[in-house]
Amino acid sequence: MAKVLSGAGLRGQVAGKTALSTVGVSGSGLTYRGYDVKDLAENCEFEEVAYLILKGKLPTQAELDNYKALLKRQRDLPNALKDVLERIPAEAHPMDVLRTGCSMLGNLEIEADFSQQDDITDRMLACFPSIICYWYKYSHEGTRIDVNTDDDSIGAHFLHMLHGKKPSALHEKVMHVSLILYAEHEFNASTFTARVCASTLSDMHSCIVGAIGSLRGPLHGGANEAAMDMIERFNNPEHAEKEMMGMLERKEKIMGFGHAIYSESDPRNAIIKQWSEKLSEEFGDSTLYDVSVRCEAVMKREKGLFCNADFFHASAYNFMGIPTKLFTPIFVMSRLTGWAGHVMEQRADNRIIRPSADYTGEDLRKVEAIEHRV
Ligand SMILES: CC(=O)SCCNC(=O)CCNC(=O)[C@H](O)C(C)(C)COP(=O)(O)OP(=O)(O)OC[C@H]1O[C@@H](n2cnc3c(N)ncnc32)[C@H](O)[C@@H]1OP(=O)(O)O
Ligand SMILES: O=C([O-])CC(=O)C(=O)O
Repeated sequence: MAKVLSGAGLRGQVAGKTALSTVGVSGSGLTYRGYDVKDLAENCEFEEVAYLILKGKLPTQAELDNYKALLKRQRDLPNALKDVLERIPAEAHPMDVLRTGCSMLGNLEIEADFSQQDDITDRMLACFPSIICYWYKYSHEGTRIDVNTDDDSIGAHFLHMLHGKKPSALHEKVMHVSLILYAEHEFNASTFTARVCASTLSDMHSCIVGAIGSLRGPLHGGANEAAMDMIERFNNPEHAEKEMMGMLERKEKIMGFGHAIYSESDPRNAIIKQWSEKLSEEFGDSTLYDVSVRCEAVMKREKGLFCNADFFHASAYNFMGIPTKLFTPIFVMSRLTGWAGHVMEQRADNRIIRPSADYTGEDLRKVEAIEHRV
């Protein structure tokens, strides 16, 4: 049964056009430029999907090799940006660090005109993992890491900087899958933020800074961190069930469940769930996975709600040794492709986005002299 898309939150209202993705269209679930996300996650690397979203087609082998080489060359950070990152305290949230990092980059490498939008986007794609890890390692361990790794992919580059060694083939593969799943999702809140900003003819960095701010919230990308905070409190599936029943009784919102558009399932969940299970086997302790499976069953039984893309990402990232507060920044590393793709689309056929509001305030009245006001 399709979800009724009406009411508050602009639900169900068409706010523009896109050729980038379809969400919740029956029979396909989620497609990027006509390709099923499942097909892409099974058969592609993240860089192929980034190319698809940003350049409009899947690359040939030669195009992919060139694209990866181009991204690899741009991993380094300007010293002025490193200086700024070194001043941000360890207690800061990495999403705020990324927001600041992106903004600083926009001061140092300005998008002077829209003909530069492809280069500007590729540069951000190449260096966002460096921004996250440079700050994380400096603020938490006092080390200035070399952000020029020779890793083949963005996911491996990120894990290498984080853990100080090259990731296993399994971990690199899961990063490809994860980044593909998070890459694009039509007019979600953060993408819409980017498009609104783009519609004023602002620069690419400003659009991405705004989108990072929107993604940060726990009702959107921040849900993967909130889900992790919850599941790590549960010792085993029985404990999880008992605690969840209490949360539901208290009418608490359970992060990682439900969706604004999907009615029965989020097609990304089955894919990341399967990889989380594989990682749990390699990890040698499946508690977090088993707890997650029980949470899924309880929510289905009690509320008819399903896991969205974020829920099993929590256990998957944890099994790869990724600190919880870096979960949503990984989402940014990926969704940057969708955001930039939408900014480019908006620019190509633009009218400033400016909806109207139903006024609920006072009728017209006169300003009272200050001595008569109460
Ligand atoms: C990658 C992503 O951004 S995916 C989304 C990540 N966000 C989360 O996981 C946060 C938790 N989920 C939610 O808050 C919501 O499901 C959203 C924000 C994703 C969608 O919001 P909406 O479209 O407004 O939800 P929807 O209309 O389906 O809600 C229907 C009912 O289910 C309830 N509900 C929805 N999700 C949840 C949840 N996770 N836990 C408990 N109850 C829920 C709502 O409170 C609502 O109940 P009500 O009618 O009594 O108020
Ligand atoms: O579409 C949405 O509302 C949220 C979402 O799943 C995403 O952005 O990936």
